[in-house]
Amino acid sequence: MTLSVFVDGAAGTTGLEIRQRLASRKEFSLVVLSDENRKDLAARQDALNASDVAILCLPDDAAREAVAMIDNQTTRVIDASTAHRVADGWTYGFPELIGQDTVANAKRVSNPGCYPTGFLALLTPLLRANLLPASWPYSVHAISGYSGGGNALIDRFESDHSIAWRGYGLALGHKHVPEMQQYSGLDHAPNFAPAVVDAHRGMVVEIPVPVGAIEGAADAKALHTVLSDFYADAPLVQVADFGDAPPSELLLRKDARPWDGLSLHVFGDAHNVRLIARLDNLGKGASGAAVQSLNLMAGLPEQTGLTPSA
Ligand SMILES: NC(=O)C1=CN([C@@H]2O[C@H](COP(=O)(O)OP(=O)(O)OC[C@H]3O[C@@H](n4cnc5c(N)ncnc54)[C@H](OP(=O)(O)O)[C@@H]3O)[C@@H](O)[C@H]2O)C=CC1
Ligand SMILES: CC(=O)N[C@@H](CCC(=O)OP(=O)(O)O)C(=O)O
Repeated sequence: MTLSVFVDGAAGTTGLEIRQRLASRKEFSLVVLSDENRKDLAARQDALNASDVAILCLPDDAAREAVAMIDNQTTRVIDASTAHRVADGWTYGFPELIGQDTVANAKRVSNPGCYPTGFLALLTPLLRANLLPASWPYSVHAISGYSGGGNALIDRFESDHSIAWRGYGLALGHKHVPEMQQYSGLDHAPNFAPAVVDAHRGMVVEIPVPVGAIEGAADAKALHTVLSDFYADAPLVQVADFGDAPPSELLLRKDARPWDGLSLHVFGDAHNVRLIARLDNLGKGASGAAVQSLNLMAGLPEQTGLTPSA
């Protein structure tokens, strides 16, 4: 059976990448509105209610509006925005952490934020295994390609080449902090320091942990072992080897190809640990994750049709 999939916001950065990923998929029939109609409420309402699955690639308010316009019991939703990530009645679309079956059976799925994808992938298994305490005041540093800010930030970086680095979230309270805290189970909100660099796509998320100063915390090798075991059967997550000597550098390349995987790294010893996640903000951080959830909701293997590893 072919599922009809309506992409609301199909002309935006995330929507376009979802369209690319679905264009050759025979299991789905893709529905997008014409440029003329794409913001027309009646046209959107019809398309939303006629689809088996609606993928919302919209600003938060427009995503809430879309959900409110669904007046039938059958349309299922994947929302790429922040609007429903910690909302009651929504399933957090992170199959590796929440469970494949939970996502497969969900009617309302919220796609994880790009930064939380790296943060939660690193920290949640370690907290669940009690190798790190939930009570520690963690901090997280991250950089994103400018496509993470959608069309507005793309236009800004592509018209002003003098910006090499843009730190932001300086008032704290970034919109991703609630989901980071909720799905890791931390006692305190993490101190989140995001920045944008002059690359179109790509993301690095780092959690430095002074394990030697934390009572009950495990050393780097033990953390690595637990992460490797946790993701052993996850087709989209790779845990890099914990070698005798770490590589001299990790690079984010400006010409990186689209990538829907997530690679996790553990460096350090019994005193200090650097937990690092690398991903594509438009891949596992947005459109790739939406397609991963769509696959599961359609009863297909989660990695079907996703772009290959970088
Ligand atoms: N870019 C990324 O890496 C990630 C983005 N997201 C989230 O995905 C969502 C989309 O982001 P992104 O694609 O980057 O943003 P863009 O700004 O690139 O695209 C948003 C699209 O939605 C359209 N739109 C705005 N309001 C309405 C409306 N009322 N009805 C119909 N269409 C509307 C916009 O049209 P117009 O431009 O004409 O206003 C635009 O085409 C956001 O919630 C974002 O936070 C999530 C993870 C990562
Ligand atoms: C570089 C940049 O601006 N990134 C965006 C987050 C992108 C993302 O994940 O957006 P959603 O939370 O809507 O999913 C930001 O920090 O607001």
